[in-house]
Amino acid sequence: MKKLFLHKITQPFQAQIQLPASKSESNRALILNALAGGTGSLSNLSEARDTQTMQRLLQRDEPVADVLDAGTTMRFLTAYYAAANRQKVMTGTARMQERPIGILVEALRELGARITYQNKEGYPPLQLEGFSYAGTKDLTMRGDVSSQFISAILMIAPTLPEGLTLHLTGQLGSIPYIEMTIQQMRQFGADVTADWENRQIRVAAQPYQSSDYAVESDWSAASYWYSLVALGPEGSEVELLGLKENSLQGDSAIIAIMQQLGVKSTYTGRGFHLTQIPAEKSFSWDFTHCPDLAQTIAVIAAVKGIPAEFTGIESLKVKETDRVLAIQQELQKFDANLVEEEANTKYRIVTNEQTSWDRAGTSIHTYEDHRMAMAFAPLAMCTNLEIDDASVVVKSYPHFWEDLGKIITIS
Ligand SMILES: O=C(O)C1=C[C@@H](OP(=O)(O)O)[C@@H](O)[C@H](O)C1
Ligand SMILES: C=C(OP(=O)(O)O)C(=O)O
Repeated sequence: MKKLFLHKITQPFQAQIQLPASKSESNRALILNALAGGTGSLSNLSEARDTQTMQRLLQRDEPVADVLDAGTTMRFLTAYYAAANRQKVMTGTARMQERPIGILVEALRELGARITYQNKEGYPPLQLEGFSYAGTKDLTMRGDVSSQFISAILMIAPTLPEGLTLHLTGQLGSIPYIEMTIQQMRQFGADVTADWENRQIRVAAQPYQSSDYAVESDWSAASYWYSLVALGPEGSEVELLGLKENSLQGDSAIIAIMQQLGVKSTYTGRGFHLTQIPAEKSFSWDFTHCPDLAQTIAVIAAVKGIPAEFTGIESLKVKETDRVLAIQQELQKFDANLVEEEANTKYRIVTNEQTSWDRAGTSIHTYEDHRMAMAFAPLAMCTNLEIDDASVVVKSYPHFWEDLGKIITIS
C-alpha cells in the first residue's frame, strides 16, 4: 500500500504531458509480432505492467503463466498458447480468478483445444493441455461479456488451417477494441473482412508477415487530463503529446464527450491541446463501446453538478473491481452518488444540497483498480485528498503521479 496526499490546487495550470503508450495496442502488437515470427520492430511499447507482463510471459516459456491482473494478457495469451499446442497453467490475481473466461474457453475447445478449469468452472486458473485441430470453420461467440474473447480468437484465426468465420451474438460491447484488433492484424498481413451488419468476421488462413509497429499514446490515460482541465481553475490548459488525429482507440470518444462537459480539443500535429469551454446543462452517454471512460466521466459530471445519465456500463462489474459499486462508494464520501434507475441498464449521477467537494483529508479507496485512483485524483482540483493505494496506476500509467506532480503538490 502506498498512500499519497494530493494538495488542493490554488492556481491555474499549464502543462505539456507525454502520455504513456496504449497498453491495448501494445499487447496486440506483441501477440501479432510473436505469431509473425518475432522479427518486427515494435516501437513506443507501453510501460504498463500489463504490457511488461505480456512481454515477460512471451519471452520466458514457463509452465505457469501468471498474468497478475491483466485482462488482455490473460485472454490473448490463453488463445495464443492453446492454438500453439502448448501445455500451460494460466493464472492471475484473486480478482483475475473472479473475471469470466468461459466464452473464450468454449470457443477454443470448439477449435480443438483441451482446457480444464483448476478451481471454478468458467474462471481462471486454467490448465491448457494441448490442441488438435477440430476442422471448425465457423464459430459462434457471444459478444456481450468481453470483446477481449473475440480479439483473442481473431488473432489466432489466420494460423488455423482453414481460417475462421466468426458469428457474433448478443449485445456487442467494446466494438472499437475488436476493430483495433482487425486493423492491427491487417498491418501484420492478415486478410480480415468484417461484416458488422450481419455480425460476421471472416479471417483467411494465411501466415502473418513480419511488420514494424509504432504504438500511439493512450487515450484512456488522456481522459484523466481532460478531467483535470475540466475541473481545474479557470484558464487551466494542457497539451497531450503522442495522440493521433485518427486513432484506432475507441476511447478517443473522450473528445466528443468532453466537448459537452467543458473541454475543447485542438489537434496540434503532435497531440491535442485542451482548453476550457462552457459545459452543457445536462449530459447522457452510452458507454457500451468505451467502458474505461465511465469512471472518469462520473467524477466530472458529479463535481460539475451536471445531471447525467449513464447507459452501457454493465461490463464495469467484471473489470478490475466492480466499478459501479466502487464509484458509488467513493462518490458517497462527498454526498453524491451514481444511482441505478433501471436495473443494470440506466444510471444517473445525483448531487444535492449536502454535496460538497472541498472535504480536506478524504481518503479515496482504490479497490486495486488503477482507474479508481486516476479517475478520483482530479478531485485535487477541489480539495486536499488522500489516495489510499497509489501504486495501482502501474497497471496502465506507471508515471501518472510524476505527471500529476507537474501541476499539484503531492506528498
Ligand atoms: O481489448 C482491449 O484492449 C480492452 C477491451 C475492453 O475490455 P472489454 O472488452 O472486456 O470491455 C477494455 O475495457 C479493456 O481495458 C481493454
Ligand atoms: C479493464 C481494463 O483492463 P483489462 O480488462 O485488460 O484488465 C482496464 O484497463 O480498464
